[in-house]
Amino acid sequence: MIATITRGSTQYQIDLANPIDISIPLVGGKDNVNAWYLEPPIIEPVKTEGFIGKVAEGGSVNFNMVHFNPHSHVTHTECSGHITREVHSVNRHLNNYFFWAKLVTVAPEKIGDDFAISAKQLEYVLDDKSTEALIIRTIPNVEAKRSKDYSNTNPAYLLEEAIHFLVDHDVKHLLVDLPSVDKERDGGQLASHKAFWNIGGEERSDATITELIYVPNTIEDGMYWLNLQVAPFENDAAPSRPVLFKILET
Ligand SMILES: N[C@@H](CC(=O)c1ccccc1NC=O)C(=O)O
Repeated sequence: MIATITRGSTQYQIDLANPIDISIPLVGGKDNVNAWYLEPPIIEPVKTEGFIGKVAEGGSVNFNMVHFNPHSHVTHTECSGHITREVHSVNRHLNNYFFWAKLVTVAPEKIGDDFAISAKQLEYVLDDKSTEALIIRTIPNVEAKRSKDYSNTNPAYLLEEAIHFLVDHDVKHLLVDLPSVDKERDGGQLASHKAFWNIGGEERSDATITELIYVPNTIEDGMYWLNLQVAPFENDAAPSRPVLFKILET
């Protein structure tokens, strides 16, 4: 199922039948990805007087409650509402769903006790071309990222200067396989989040950050067509499923 996308005078082709899902799904229990010191998510059948929402236990339907936090337990996309006094819903602010995206692989640098991505590293991988969406896969890239509990592990993050570099290059949608673009314990500064949304200046309210993605090693760095949508939650963040389509050689 080949689709043609026209950009300026150039035509690109993608195969809609070959989507590359780079989300981490939510599965109830302790093997789920986790961050921010929360208990694992729970998926459990509704039980009321004379009813159980589980067919295997005699119920007429499977009818589960799902207890989770989008920032901790699943690939999620967030808008500036994550850090502003005003309520902003990602479901309203993300209202385009297709973007040109560049996938890059970066090994965060050791900076003191931390690992972080610098502006220089992004300069190196982004070259001169701007891209609406940037997907950062960090090294080491292990399958265990899909079930890791990041709480108290001081995960890698992006330096504020790296975010300034992205904003200068008009990157509107940033996707990372980390739990945050900021340091786990930064005293509430959130410097990279603030820089990305230009808090205090002209807010970049259509910009989004997607965290906790997982890009398998079999997917090559390069340009992709990205479909990014959130589950329709009116909240600062919502579960999302970024899907890539390879640009076919023509
Ligand atoms: N680093 C912040 C905490 C933080 O960033 C955070 C806390 C809970 C849920 C999400 C968070 N950041 C997500 O990007 C702090 O130390 O206060």
